[in-house]
Amino acid sequence: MEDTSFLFAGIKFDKKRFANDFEKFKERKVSKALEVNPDLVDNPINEVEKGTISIKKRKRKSMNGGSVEGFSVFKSANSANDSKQNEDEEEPSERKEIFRQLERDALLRKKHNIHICGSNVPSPLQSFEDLSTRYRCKPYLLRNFAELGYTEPTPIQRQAIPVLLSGRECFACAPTGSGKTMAFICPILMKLKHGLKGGVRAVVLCPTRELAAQTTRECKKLAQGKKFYIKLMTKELSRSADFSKVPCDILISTPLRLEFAIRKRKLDLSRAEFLVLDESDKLFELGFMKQIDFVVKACSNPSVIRMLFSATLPDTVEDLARTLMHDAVRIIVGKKNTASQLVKQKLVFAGSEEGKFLALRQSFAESLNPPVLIFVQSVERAKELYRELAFSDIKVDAVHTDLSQAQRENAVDNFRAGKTWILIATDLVARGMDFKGLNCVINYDFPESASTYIHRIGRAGRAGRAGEAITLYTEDDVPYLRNIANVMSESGCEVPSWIMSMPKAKWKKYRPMRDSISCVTNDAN
Ligand SMILES: Nc1ncnc2c1ncn2[C@@H]1O[C@H](COP(=O)(O)OP(=O)(O)OP(=O)(O)O)[C@@H](O)[C@H]1O
Repeated sequence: MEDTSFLFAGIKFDKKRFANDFEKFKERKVSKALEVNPDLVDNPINEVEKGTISIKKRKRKSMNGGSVEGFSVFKSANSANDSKQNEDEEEPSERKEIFRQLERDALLRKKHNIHICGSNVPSPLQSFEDLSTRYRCKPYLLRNFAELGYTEPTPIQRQAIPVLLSGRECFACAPTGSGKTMAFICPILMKLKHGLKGGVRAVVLCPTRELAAQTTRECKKLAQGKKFYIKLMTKELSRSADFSKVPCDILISTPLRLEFAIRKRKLDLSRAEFLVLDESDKLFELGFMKQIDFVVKACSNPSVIRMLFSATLPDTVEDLARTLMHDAVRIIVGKKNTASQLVKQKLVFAGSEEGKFLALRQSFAESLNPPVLIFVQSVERAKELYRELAFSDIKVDAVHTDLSQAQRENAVDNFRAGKTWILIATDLVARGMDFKGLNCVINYDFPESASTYIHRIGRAGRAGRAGEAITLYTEDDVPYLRNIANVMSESGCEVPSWIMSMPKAKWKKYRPMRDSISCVTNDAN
C-alpha cells in the first residue's frame, strides 16, 4: 500500500470537542484521577458511558478468567502507590459499583466474542431496550427493528452503536452477514436531526454501486416513519444536480461519483457529522485511494465522526486508521480476518478446467439447491460460463461490469426475487451484497486472495442462517490451497492434514491464465 499519511490531513483539532483529551495533557493531582460523578451510585451505567470515569488500575483478567481489553479503562498502573491512594480516597460503594459494571461489560463482551481497544469504551448493549433507557432512542426506530425481525442486537451492533453514540470514532471488523450496516446506520439516525436544510450531514461510502443501492434501501427501511432525506448518488445526480437545492440528510455513494459531484457540482460536505467507510479495506486499496482522500478532506467539519467497517481488516489498514483517527475505538468480533462460522466450506479437486465444468454440471444434476451464486475471476469468464449454462433448463444469469447499470440491477433483482436460480458473478458482488436465503456459493475460479475468499463465501450464511461454500481447484491452484485452508480451519472447518502441511504461498491478485470455458466444454461434449 502506498504512503497514505496525506489522508485525513487538514483536519483541525477541536479543543472544545476533545476537551477531555486536552485535559489529560495538563498537570493533575493524583487525587483527581478518579472523577466519579456523585450520582454514579444511583446510575453507574450512564457515567461509565459518558467516559467521566478513569480508573488507574490494571486488571488483566476478568472474573471469568478471560482477558479484559480496553487498555485505558484499566490504565497501566506502574505506580502501585497511585492506585493505592485512589483506593483510599474512593468511597468503597462507588468503587465497587464501577468495578461491577466493568465486570458486567467484560462478561457480556466475552459472551459475544467482542474484543475492544481504546480508552473508556462504553458498555455494550444488553438488548435493544438499552437504546431507550441509556440513549433515549425514539420508538419509531425500535418499531422498525421489530418490523424487520431484529429481536436482539448482533455482537457488532452491541458494541459499535454505543461507541458511536458516545461520539467516538471507530474501526470495526466483524464477520460477513453480521449486521454491520445497521451498526453504523442506527447511531446516525439517532444522532441526526431529520429534514434539516443546509446540506449533507452523513456520508456513507461503498466500493460498488450495487452495495451503495442496497445500503440506501436498508437505511430507508430503518428510517421508516421519520422524514429523513436519504439519497443514493446516482450517475444522473452526480452529473446534473444542483446540490444546494437537493435536500439530503444522508448521502450514500461510491467514491468516484462522490468525488465527481464535489469537483463538478460543488457538492458541499463541510457540514457532514458522520463519514462511514464501508468495506474500508477495499476503499483503502490503490484504485480508490485518491478519491477517498479527496472525500475525507471535503468532510472538513472538525467534529466529523469517521468510522471504518469491514469483515476483513488487514494490519496495514488498521495501523493507518490507528494513527490517523482521533481516540478511535477498535472493535473486533471473533477473530480478525476469518470467515463466517455459519458457512460450511468445502474444497473440491477438479483437476483441470474441463474437470471444473463437469463437476459443476454433475453437482447441478445431483442436487441443485437454488439460489446458487457462482464466482469466476473475470468478465470474460462470466460471459463464457453464462453461454454454456444458458441453454440448459436452469434459470441462470450473470452480473459483471461489462453490463449497463440497468442490466446489472436487473440481474441482481431477479436473483433476489427468485426469478433466477443461478447467478454467475465476478467479484463485483463479492462484498457486502445481502442475498437473503442464498444457500450456496461456488468458487468456480479460485479466489485471488484470502480476503476475497472470505467476502465471496460470506454471501451465504448471513443473519444467523447456515450456508455452504464449495471451492473448485485445479492442479494450477494447488500452491495456493494452504492459504484458503488456513481460513477454513480458523473458522472451524475440517481441512485434510496434507493441505495444512503444505507451505503457505505468497499470493496477491491471483488470476492465472485459464483455458477458456467454451473450449473445455466443447471438448467435454
Ligand atoms: N439485529 C439483527 N437481527 C437479525 N438480523 C439482522 C440484525 N441486524 C441485521 N440483520 C440482517 O442481517 C443481514 C446481514 O446484515 P448486513 O448486510 O448488514 O451484514 P454485514 O455484516 O454488513 O455483511 P458484509 O460483511 O457481507 O457486508 C441483513 O439481512 C440484515 O437485515
